[in-house]
Amino acid sequence: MKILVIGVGNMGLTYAEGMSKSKLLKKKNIMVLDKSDEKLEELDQISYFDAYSELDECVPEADIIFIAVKPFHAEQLFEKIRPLVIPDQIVVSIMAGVTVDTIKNALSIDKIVRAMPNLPAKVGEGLTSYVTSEQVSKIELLTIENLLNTTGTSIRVSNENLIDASTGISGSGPAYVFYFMQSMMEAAQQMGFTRNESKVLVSQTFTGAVELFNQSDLSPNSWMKKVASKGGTTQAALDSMEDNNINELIKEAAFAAFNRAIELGKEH
Ligand SMILES: NC(=O)C1=CN([C@@H]2O[C@H](COP(=O)(O)OP(=O)(O)OC[C@H]3O[C@@H](n4cnc5c(N)ncnc54)[C@H](O)[C@@H]3O)[C@@H](O)[C@H]2O)C=CC1
Ligand SMILES: O=C(O)[C@@H]1CCC=N1
Repeated sequence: MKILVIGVGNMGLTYAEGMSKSKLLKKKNIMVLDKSDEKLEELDQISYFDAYSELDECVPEADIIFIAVKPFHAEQLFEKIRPLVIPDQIVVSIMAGVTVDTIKNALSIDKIVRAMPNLPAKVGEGLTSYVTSEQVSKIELLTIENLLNTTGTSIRVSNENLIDASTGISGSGPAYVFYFMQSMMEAAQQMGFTRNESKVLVSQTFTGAVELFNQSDLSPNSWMKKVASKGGTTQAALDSMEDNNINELIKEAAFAAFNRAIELGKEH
């Protein structure tokens, strides 16, 4: 089995690296292609990929083609690969918003997987949600799932609306966590800690809280109550968040990402 990854930026490279560790693939069975010369030079240093700059040299060789370019580059790329793809190939797109039907129509092939990963895939802690067209067989589905799981875990969802929804939660979500971390680090520094001390304080607080959450069945609300003593410091912070409607604002932000994913689908 041969895999081709087109667009070897943040996510494309992460997938190529993750899949290179998969037992499903023999060495040198991952081809990567990017249009940036700088990127190709970097890729040439990585011995376990074959790097390409010309689509006609690698697209026909692939069994599975991962597309990891930005959504606004999709149309241009589709035009170029349409004459090169064959009906048996499976296309896995991780582009935000770009729908299965758009890909089917643009490439005239039927076996499409639309996936939404997230950046922690870089450290094997990613979450990928995915949906497939009905032409993808059960065995092919299993192969795809195994490949996606090389970067973390995956969930198969029943419709594309849930891919757009997971874009708003898990796809963009790491940025919300970093936003919160940034604010807490800024507060720590304003209170007198150095940047490094702030980093340790905040990072370990996140790691510890997530670990507690993962090791129990308790909801975040229940854990909040365990931290907050009546009339104490945590309650003062939580009251301030409530007064400022932070809960609603976070939900509004997640919906903004969800809606933007839907919009992107209409644009491309
Ligand atoms: N960064 C993230 O956290 C996530 C990104 N995504 C999706 O992944 C896709 C890629 O995002 P990033 O990796 O962040 O972008 P990126 O900008 O890091 O990488 C895109 C790569 O595609 C290459 N490229 C553009 N047009 C090309 C073409 N016609 N042929 C070959 N290569 C081409 C660029 O040179 C670049 O190296 C996007 O569609 C995004 O929606 C999905 C989930 C999370
Ligand atoms: O911001 C974006 O559009 C992409 C999709 C999810 C994360 N990054």
